[in-house]
Amino acid sequence: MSDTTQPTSPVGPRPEREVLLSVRDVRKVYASDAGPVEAVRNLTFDVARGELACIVGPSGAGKTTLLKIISGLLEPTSGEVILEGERVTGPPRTMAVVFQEYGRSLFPWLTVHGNVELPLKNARVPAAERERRVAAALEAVGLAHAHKRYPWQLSGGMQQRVAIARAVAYEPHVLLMDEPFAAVDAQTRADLEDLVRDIWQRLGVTVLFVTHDIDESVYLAERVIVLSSSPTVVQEDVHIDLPAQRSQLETRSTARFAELRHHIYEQIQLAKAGIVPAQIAHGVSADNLDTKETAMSQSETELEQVTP
Ligand SMILES: Nc1ncnc2c1ncn2[C@@H]1O[C@H](COP(=O)(O)OP(=O)(O)OP(=O)(O)O)[C@@H](O)[C@H]1O
Repeated sequence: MSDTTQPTSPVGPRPEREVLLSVRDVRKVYASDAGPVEAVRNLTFDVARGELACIVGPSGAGKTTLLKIISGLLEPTSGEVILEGERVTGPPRTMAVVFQEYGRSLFPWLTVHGNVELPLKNARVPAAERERRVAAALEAVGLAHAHKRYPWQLSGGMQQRVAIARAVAYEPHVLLMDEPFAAVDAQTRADLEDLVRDIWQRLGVTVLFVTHDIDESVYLAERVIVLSSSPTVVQEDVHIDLPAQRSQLETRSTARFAELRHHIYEQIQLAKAGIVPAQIAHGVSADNLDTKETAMSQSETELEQVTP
């Protein structure tokens, strides 16, 4: 196995930082016509205040299920989510979510300004304060000039900027992002990644970002939480020790970036092969060992194909 990462803490942020969000023994079993489906087996991790953490995992790993539980839209079968000391039982006031489908998350009959302002009106923020926050958020995402336009007059990337501005203007303590850039082109995606890091660094908001894209997770995060295949546990918790100042061209061409993406790629291959951490740590049966070795060699092969 690659030995390229620093040892990582078992599950959790570095000890000196205050915990903002705790996911504790979360399990989710869906009822279905074919019988119960255990989507999430046991997820436990903490996110520190001000941290930018990415969640990656194989398709169907339960990322969306996890985000719905964290955002209070879905009740876990057992376990709990604690945000700033309070158990989450519904959508928390101090949380904002940005989804992939920006087209459906904006109201077409409201202008850009109106869309960003709406949650503030709902929260009864006074008019002058609303104006200040909307202007600052639109400025932050580079859309001050477009405040009178309607969503359908904007490109996909611009619409997603509006969704980000709306979340930022709300001044959440935690910002959840569910594959927010999956539907935009590569150049726009790179710009939006830099925008998220910029906003995160300037505002100090805690960001939990779900992505399918390993490179995106390494570029964005301070930490990447790798989920196993469903029924899901935390496969690995990887500290991303890249410099805080990142640039698309330079950071992505460093040796450390390549090592980290390689390591996470391997972990996802192991997850797909059903090799979970306890088996890795405590020895595996001969059968599983075969699977593990197969997974590793497959991972190496596929890496050769994906590495530029
Ligand atoms: N309402 C449901 N009823 C039954 N099973 C479900 C339901 N929702 C999700 N599942 C199952 O739970 C597992 C996790 O699904 P989930 O959508 O959370 O994964 P995901 O990691 O977000 O997937 P993807 O990466 O493909 O978007 C899958 O096996 C899925 O089939």
